[in-house]
Amino acid sequence: MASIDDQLENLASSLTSRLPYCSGTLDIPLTNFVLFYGKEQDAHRVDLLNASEDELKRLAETCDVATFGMGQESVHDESYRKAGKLDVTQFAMHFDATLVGLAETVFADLFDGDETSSVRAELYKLNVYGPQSFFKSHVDTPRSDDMFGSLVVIFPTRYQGGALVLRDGGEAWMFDSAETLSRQSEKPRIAYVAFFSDVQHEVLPVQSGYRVTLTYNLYFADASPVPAVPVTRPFPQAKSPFEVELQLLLDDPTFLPEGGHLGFGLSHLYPIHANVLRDFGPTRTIPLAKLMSHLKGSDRQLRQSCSNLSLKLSPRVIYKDRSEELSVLCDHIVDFPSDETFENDPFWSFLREKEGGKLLNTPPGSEYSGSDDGADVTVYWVTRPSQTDQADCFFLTYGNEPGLDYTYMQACLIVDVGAVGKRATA
Ligand SMILES: O=C(O)CCC(=O)C(=O)O
Ligand SMILES: [Fe+2]
Repeated sequence: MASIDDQLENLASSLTSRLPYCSGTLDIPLTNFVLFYGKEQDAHRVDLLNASEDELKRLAETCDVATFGMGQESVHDESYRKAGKLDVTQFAMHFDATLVGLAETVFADLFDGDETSSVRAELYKLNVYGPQSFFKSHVDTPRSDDMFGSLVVIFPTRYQGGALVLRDGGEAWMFDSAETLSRQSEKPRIAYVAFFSDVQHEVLPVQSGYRVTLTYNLYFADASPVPAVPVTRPFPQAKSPFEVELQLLLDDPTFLPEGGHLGFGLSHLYPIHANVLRDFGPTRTIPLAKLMSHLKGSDRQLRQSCSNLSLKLSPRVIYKDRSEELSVLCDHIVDFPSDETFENDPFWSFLREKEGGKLLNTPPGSEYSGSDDGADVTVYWVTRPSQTDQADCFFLTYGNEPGLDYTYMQACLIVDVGAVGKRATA
């Protein structure tokens, strides 16, 4: 008979990590390569399909230096980012990622053809990476809790280098647009890459020439009944390996015979409005509720499988009391009072008594088989969540712009499994 640890490990390995990005090339009409740009009265026109070195140099010289965000500040530091930028008021193109169907295509690709929501692409900047330009590793700053990703469109100007490297969960991928665009093609094309914004990425130095890009922020929008542009969707998989594995466990009478709770650390980070910390009202459960419709990658796969198997899935935040090595599970983001509160009353007991938190008997990171003494809930961790506590629940990293009102939150998902014979909980 397999032990619970073996069963959980098997389940964890079936939760395949999904690509956090998609890339490719797209034919677009000739008129879509023309860029108009300038500041004040002075305007220029350049065809990015046949642009000369001089034309691109002039474009690069018109650009402002691109800054990046460090916490709340906008920083210009050429050891971190060397590139030029134009704001949307300083250029115009007929090219539109939504009109050519690109926004829908990357959405279908990133979300496996999920039709429960759709995408809104917002043009953000034009960037020019001239010789020796680059952008070191960063995550993109969330601009709202609906934002899930970024789309970069790269025009076929002459350049070498400037590949985009993405890193997630110990893996790395490279999209070399210069190499992709230099391959023979009958029709003029652009290259594109779209990725979840919380994925670390960097632009390697451009060796020669000018790499010209448009960047878009990608947001969840309500699903439209009829797509504006017909797109080919990848065929959705009937059943994921994870769902098959979970179904097998549910059918196994030795697996949690009395029922129980399975815990999953999220594989992505999700934006949250920073103001939520100051809000003492019941709205503090909203960010976690919203999270459920904004899941990405394998987190979304988990939601799909639980829905198919009628298992209740709930988003939770884990707070760790470092001094006592205890963890508490909360159904909302906690707005902590000043430190004095914890002088008499330990942190974990404040969460439990005042915030309705549940004391965990198995802090994530320890063995599954803890004792139940005094704990409110036992969670069997399938994938370990990152540990969160008062100090580092919210964090800011190097972003592509200063942190506005949004930051990334860390959370976990708890699946309720019923006893043998009545496994369904939803
Ligand atoms: O140009 C690219 O490929 C990525 C640019 C980027 O990461 C950004 O503008 O935030
Ligand atoms: Fe970025």
